[in-house]
Amino acid sequence: MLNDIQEVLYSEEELQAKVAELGAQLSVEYADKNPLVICVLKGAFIFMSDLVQNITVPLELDFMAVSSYGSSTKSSGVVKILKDLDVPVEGRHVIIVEDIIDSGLTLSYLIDVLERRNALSIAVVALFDKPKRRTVDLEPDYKGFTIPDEFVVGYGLDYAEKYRNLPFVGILKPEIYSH
Ligand SMILES: O=P(O)(O)OC[C@H]1O[C@H](OP(=O)(O)OP(=O)(O)O)[C@H](O)[C@@H]1O
Ligand code: HPA
Ligand SMILES: [Mg+2]
Repeated sequence: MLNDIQEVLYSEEELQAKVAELGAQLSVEYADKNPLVICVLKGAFIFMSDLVQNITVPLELDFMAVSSYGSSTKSSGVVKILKDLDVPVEGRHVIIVEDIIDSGLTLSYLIDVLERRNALSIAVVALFDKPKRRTVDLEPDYKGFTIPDEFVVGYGLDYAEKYRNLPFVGILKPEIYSH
């Protein structure tokens, strides 16, 4: 598995430091708002887990599973809801937790769904932002790192369901997906 990594972009320590920073920021801005923190499965599961442990104010959480990549490094353009939320978002302050914003299609779809369900406010926290690949106009409200136009894996992020369990984030060798 390690042989498939071209370069480590962020170490475990760097990721933890950034997640702590984001958690501290959200703790200030969401004090007394009892936000509903939504994890976008599967990619965001590790980030979500670390992030909520760094938020010191009351919150509730829920999970939604969506997929558009399959076993490709390019978005299919079709976002499928594989698992919906368990609770209504109407009247709630919602925080969407994403591992990465690439084309932006997943998030623009999700934001649209949650707006139509009458969320009171919607904010996006994304650990990684790959602005070069954006096809829709979208910026996260809270962001970890801006990354180059490379396919990255680890810390929840996969290629064809592999590499999610790496504790760091690295660039996948192009030869892994280019044949
Ligand atoms: O901005 P976009 O181009 O839409 O890409 C970002 C989305 O793609 C990945 O999910 P994926 O569809 O691979 O599902 P997964 O989280 O289960 O890996 C990632 O976790 C984001 O949710
Ligand atoms: O760079 C990426 N890595 C893993 N999953 C992704 N989904 C969109 N972009 C990426
Ligand atoms: Mg994926």
